[in-house]
Amino acid sequence: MTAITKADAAGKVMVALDYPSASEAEKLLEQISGIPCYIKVGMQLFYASGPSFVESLKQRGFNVFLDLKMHDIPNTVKGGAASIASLGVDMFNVHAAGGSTMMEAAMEGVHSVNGLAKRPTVIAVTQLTSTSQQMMNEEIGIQGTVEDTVIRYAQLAKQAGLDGVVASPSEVVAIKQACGVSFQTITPGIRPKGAALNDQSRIMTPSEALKQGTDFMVIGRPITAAADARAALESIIEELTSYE
Ligand SMILES: O=C(O)c1cc(=O)[nH]c(=O)n1[C@@H]1O[C@H](COP(=O)(O)O)[C@@H](O)[C@H]1O
Repeated sequence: MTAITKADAAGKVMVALDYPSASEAEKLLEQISGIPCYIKVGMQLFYASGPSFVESLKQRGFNVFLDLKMHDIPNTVKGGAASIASLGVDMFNVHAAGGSTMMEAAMEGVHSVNGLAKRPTVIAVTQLTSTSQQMMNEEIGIQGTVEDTVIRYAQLAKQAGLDGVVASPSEVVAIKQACGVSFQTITPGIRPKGAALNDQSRIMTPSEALKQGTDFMVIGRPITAAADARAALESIIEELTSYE
């Protein structure tokens, strides 16, 4: 298998800035400065620091994934998507469980915004990577395998005009088979060898995820909770550039 360059590897890593304030997030950004990775802002930071922090990331040239996982009635999601697109982010997500009309409404919201240099990539969360097979069947009450559900959601998202899905690395091959190679996969649940599982359930190492053909991998605590965040990120990039 061909190795990828350091810049390509860094561009595949989406660092999850799960922090309670912009100042905490800024400390991490300072530690990893100069490494051209993608930045993910989730609900903890967004609810605390709002659109201005996201806009400041864009002004500094970062690629930004705004992860607010919208799941509401179509009209509300359409409005939310228009507001998010207006921030100039590169990617955002909705829950596929909201259904095809809701996902189509998200796309309508994006298209309603005039003057965007480039529209954001819109992706759908399938089954959260914290969900296990047993939990999905017995607690949530969805029958069949997690992979079946993920594929069903991915096909629904594709039909609704979305660009890709969030899933675990284990489902990437099946998603690409069902929806085509250009349908993007964004995979959290990434754990370097020996890293704590935390609340994740369906996981893989960075190099294993890359071998599955994932487009982007979302990584939070293995970097943000490390004693040396920069060293942790560099070691992940090293693993990606030297995989066989
Ligand atoms: O949409 C997401 O980004 C997401 C979906 C999912 O199924 N699982 C998941 O972990 N995430 C996010 O990915 C990040 C993973 O963080 P760590 O578990 O700390 O690596 C968190 O910010 C989650 O909110």
